[in-house]
Amino acid sequence: MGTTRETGTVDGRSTVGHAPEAAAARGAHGVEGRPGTLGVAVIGTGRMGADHVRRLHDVISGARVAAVADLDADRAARLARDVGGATAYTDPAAAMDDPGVDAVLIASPGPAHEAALLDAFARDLPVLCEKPLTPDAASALRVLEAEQKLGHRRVQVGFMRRYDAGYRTLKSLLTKGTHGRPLMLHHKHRNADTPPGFTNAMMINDSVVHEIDVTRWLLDEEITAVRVLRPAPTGNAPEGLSDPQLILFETSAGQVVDTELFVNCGFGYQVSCEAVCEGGTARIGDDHGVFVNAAGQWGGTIPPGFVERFEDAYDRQVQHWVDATRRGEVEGPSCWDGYAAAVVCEAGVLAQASGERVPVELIERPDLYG
Ligand SMILES: NC(=O)c1ccc[n+]([C@@H]2O[C@H](COP(=O)([O-])OP(=O)(O)OC[C@H]3O[C@@H](n4cnc5c(N)ncnc54)[C@H](O)[C@@H]3O)[C@@H](O)[C@H]2O)c1
Ligand SMILES: O[C@H]1[C@H](O)[C@@H](O)[C@H](O)[C@@H](O)[C@H]1O
Repeated sequence: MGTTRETGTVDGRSTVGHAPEAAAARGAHGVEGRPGTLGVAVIGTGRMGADHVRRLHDVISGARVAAVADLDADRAARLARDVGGATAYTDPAAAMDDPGVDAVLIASPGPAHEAALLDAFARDLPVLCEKPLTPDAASALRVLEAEQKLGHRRVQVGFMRRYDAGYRTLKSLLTKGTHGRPLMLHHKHRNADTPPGFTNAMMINDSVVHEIDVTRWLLDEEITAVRVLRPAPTGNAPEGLSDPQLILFETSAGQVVDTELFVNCGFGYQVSCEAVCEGGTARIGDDHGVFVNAAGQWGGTIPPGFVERFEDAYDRQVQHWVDATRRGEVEGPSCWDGYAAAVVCEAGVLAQASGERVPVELIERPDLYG
């Protein structure tokens, strides 16, 4: 894997080696039999992509950033220079064809994920794809079908809350049935503010998609219907954004789940979840950081954003992906989880507009995701 490459250059070429045979020739099928570190191409170098590049470079063992790609050539080149040893591209497919690349981390915006996933499938490269898998049900289904055509799983979806210590403890309590059968979940999801261009559809596709995934994972049930209530918006939200919202899910086991989504709360980043069970309740997410008692003061701190709140979860998620990939395996949230979340999101966007209860209909779960 120790290929000599120019550092910090931008290369938008469609280079040779696009075909799966090229990947096979360089041994990239799950990197079985390939010693050394995993060479990763990071696609999209904005907020999340840059954070993953730093993580791969400074925190994760067994991997290195071999290539970065961004439509913004300067941004990609700067980041490649910062980490050293990585080549910058403007074309994601060209980055995947970089001879040092064994695997792909997709951190471009949701609407760009389908194209990047299909490019990675064409090269049979393992992928960690940031949530959402794709922003709508039809494109998620196309990705699901394309992965099935490969005949093996290639994708771990970046539903990182599954790697958060609090959520893992809650999952373990629910799986063991420590407090009896779960009846309801109460989620809170508050962001200080939203980036420019954040839409009502993104309230569901970009934000609530996390609650959709952890609900399915914690309860081990599918979501069967969605309703959305929209209180009078905060004056802090951009014009036209319906913020906050209350989203209600029903599950296949008859549980009811509510999410308070408030993405311009102004004061910081808060994500919590309370499970109400037959014999007790359990809540996580209230105590991030230091708890201080001092003169005239009692209480904890609120993290500014997701990078701080979920830092450990992102680290564990990426390390898990790297470790599994180096063993030639694919684990973690699958394309099926990404597809199911996309279908619920689509129902959520419809429910948001209509104010009606919208049923969720999934295809039958394919054997590959048994
Ligand atoms: N798991 C989490 O908590 C979390 C947090 C934030 C973002 N995300 C996800 O990460 C992804 C990126 O979000 P972000 O906040 O970093 O966005 P961003 O807008 O900050 O960055 C996106 C970057 O991708 C680049 N880009 C756009 N289209 C591209 C394409 N076709 N090919 C290559 N690059 C392209 C843009 O130039 C930009 O630099 C999204 O899927 C988002 O939902 C996840
Ligand atoms: O893209 C971000 C990210 O996924 C965060 O984890 C979530 O809290 C935000 O609401 C969302 O906009």
